[in-house]
Amino acid sequence: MLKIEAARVIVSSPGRNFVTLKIETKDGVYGVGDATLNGRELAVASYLQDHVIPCLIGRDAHRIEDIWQFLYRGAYWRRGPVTMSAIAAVDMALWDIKAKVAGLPLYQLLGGASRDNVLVYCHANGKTIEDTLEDAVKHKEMGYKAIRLQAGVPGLKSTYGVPKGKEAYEPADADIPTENLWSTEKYMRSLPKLFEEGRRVLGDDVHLLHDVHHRLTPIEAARLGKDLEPYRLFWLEDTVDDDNQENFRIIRKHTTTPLAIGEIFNSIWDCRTLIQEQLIDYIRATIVHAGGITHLRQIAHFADLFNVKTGFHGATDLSPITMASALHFDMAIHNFGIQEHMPHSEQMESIFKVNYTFEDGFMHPSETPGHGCDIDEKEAAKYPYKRAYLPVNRLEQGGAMCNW
Ligand SMILES: O=C(O)C(=O)C[C@H](O)[C@H](O)CO
Ligand SMILES: [Mg+2]
Repeated sequence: MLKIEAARVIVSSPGRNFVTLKIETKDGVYGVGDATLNGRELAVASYLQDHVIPCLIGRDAHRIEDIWQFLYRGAYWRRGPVTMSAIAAVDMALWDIKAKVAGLPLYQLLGGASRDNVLVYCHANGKTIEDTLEDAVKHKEMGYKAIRLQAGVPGLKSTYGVPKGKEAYEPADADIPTENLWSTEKYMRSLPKLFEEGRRVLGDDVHLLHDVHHRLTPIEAARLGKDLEPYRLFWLEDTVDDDNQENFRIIRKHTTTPLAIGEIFNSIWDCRTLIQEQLIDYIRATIVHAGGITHLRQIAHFADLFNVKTGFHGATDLSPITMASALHFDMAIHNFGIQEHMPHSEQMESIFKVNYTFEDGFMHPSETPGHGCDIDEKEAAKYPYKRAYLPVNRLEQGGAMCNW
């Protein structure tokens, strides 16, 4: 028995908010897990502090599955981003502890390496097609083999994925949500031009991706997928609302553009139909928001049966602890597809010490025991929590709320 002696929540804001759980055992071995839910951070911090930690003290840290089931079934109220992020943080920390005790990098405990390294995609953004492709060329020269292209839409002041200033893309940017205006027509007209130019400038040997951020109706998504077919995208992400999985039956009938979705999923039940009916090609559910390694493993294994690959979310609002854990997971599972990579800032990495590496378009997790990411609590204390929201969107014509 490896008794859990203490656990605490650390909230820190080195440029953006992160919530971290640290679990300490009687033997002095500790583990850390990410519990960050962008824009709703303190809800998860309280869920952990007030409702989970009291139940953890005295339990055997080795009983990962049992603790997962205890927190999931035992709460009576299941699923949802707050609950599943809290469970994920516990799960990540416990896997970290188990791997440290075993003296092995985490991927060894997950079955060992299924590949040599992890293919990642980066972000190229710009206000115009020209700016975006200039950024993409820079990333290609850095060695990236897969690039997500997001450009401003002519006639719209701002849009998802495009930085406002010179800083890197930063979505949670205001004390009260900023309001943007959206026009599907303008977007649908401009996007194929970005990819036509993208293929011309970047050539055929680079994978191209795009994120629609849930803004279309199924039939609009079907048409966009068709319009983009000549440019052979690696994937088209989050075309429509994820609430209704059946939306995808319509899209799938009309286009062969590969589809990815799932960064806001919390459970296998959010994607069961999508996977089982082979309505998608990539599942993007992540360790931090989908119940940790224990639950995501179930999703990945289920997806493997239906030829659906993984493509985990990896934006910077997921802490380096999630990134480290995801890289171990990506190394081990058979049906890995691609991993999103948005590098964290130096300031963030002064708090979260990482050991993973990037080289020539691929990443590799660390070989140190555990998941290989630690938190410097003294540094973390220097950056107090600062409320920050994601923007919201309204339709340009009529002003009704729509998805951001
Ligand atoms: O990285 C992506 O694909 C995203 O869509 C980023 C999200 O907007 C972001 O993580 C929201 O918190
Ligand atoms: Mg996305």
